[in-house]
Amino acid sequence: MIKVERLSKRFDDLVVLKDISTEIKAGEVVSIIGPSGTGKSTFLRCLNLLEYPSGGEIYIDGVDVLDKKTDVAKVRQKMNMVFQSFNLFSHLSVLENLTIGPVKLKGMSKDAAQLKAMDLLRLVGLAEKAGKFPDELSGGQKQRVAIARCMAMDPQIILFDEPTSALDPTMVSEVLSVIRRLAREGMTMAIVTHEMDFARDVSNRVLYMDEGIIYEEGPPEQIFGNPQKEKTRAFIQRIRSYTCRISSPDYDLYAMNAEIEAFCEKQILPKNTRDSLLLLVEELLQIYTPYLPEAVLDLTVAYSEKSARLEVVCESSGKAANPLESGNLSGDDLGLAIIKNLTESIDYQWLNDKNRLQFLIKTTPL
Ligand SMILES: Nc1ncnc2c1ncn2[C@@H]1O[C@H](COP(=O)(O)OP(=O)(O)OP(=O)(O)O)[C@@H](O)[C@H]1O
Repeated sequence: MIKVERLSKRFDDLVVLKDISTEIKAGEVVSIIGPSGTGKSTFLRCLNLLEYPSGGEIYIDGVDVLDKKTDVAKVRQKMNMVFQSFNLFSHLSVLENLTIGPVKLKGMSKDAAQLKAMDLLRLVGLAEKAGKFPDELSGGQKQRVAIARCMAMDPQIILFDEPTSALDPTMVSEVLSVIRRLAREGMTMAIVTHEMDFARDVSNRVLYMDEGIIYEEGPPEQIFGNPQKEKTRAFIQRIRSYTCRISSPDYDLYAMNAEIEAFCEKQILPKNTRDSLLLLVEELLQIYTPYLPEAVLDLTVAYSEKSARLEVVCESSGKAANPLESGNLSGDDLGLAIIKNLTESIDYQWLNDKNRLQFLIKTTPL
């Protein structure tokens, strides 16, 4: 239904979409997720030419939308968009908001348009609000009217641009329920959303966008349950991390500790967990310091908000050997015992020419 090839978009010097290729088939519900500012809305807006792409191709039902000879207005009628900010006409009643498009743009009679509008208002549970004006409705009701208005144009696909972002949290579910219903009825939809549980339930396919590309795409079970790429995993697990590079034995331990403490504070980690983390880092640094004139250590503290897992990852250059099993440790069995006591698991890997040790910290009270 929609095929996109090598789509790119820049705003002056800012390259927002780099190289997007994907397809949305009839009947599919595709969610587009990813960090803020990675071009999700821009991608959606390029699909219906609210933004004109800088490069690449878009085909709708085989028609090259960017071809100069294509009747863009006709192609656009195949899709309709629901915006974050509803975009209802405030001077028109709810019913008129639904009838104006079909009457003015599709030549439908007023009576037929009204009958259809009432059916659609029933579908979204708002038939009794037909005579009201948008300002008399709640945010959730306005968005449901916007969805009904969108349906009034008989689109073959609906593009949703963060349909619940502007809503009070109590009103999110009424809007998501309407979208779920459309999905069950087989409507083709592309949805930019920050509602992860919703994206997992409603989609056939999820596109994870990061830095202007589709970084990973797949069925929701893969993207949410078993993401194949590190950045996707970090986003899904809401992993926050702090990394510091230590390349000399004269590193500033106090500054580093202060930064780790600030990180813990930001993640609102309990005091025992924070104390365990600081003690673990201290013990690890004792182990790594003898290597430091030659090796470089990248120490990362990563916290998953979703699973409440706190990890320390040490990646060091040098020859392949587990730093916990090397000669420098002999005589420091106590240090190793403390490390084992603070952690639930320790994994060693030789990865990308680095010695990688991963420590999962016990988060239960000690
Ligand atoms: N019309 C525009 N002119 C200039 N820059 C723009 C324009 N529209 C978007 N941008 C920039 O493009 C980048 C991507 O914006 P976009 O809204 O597509 O991201 P997003 O992934 O949808 O983010 P969010 O999840 O926060 O809505 C941002 O840096 C934004 O400031």
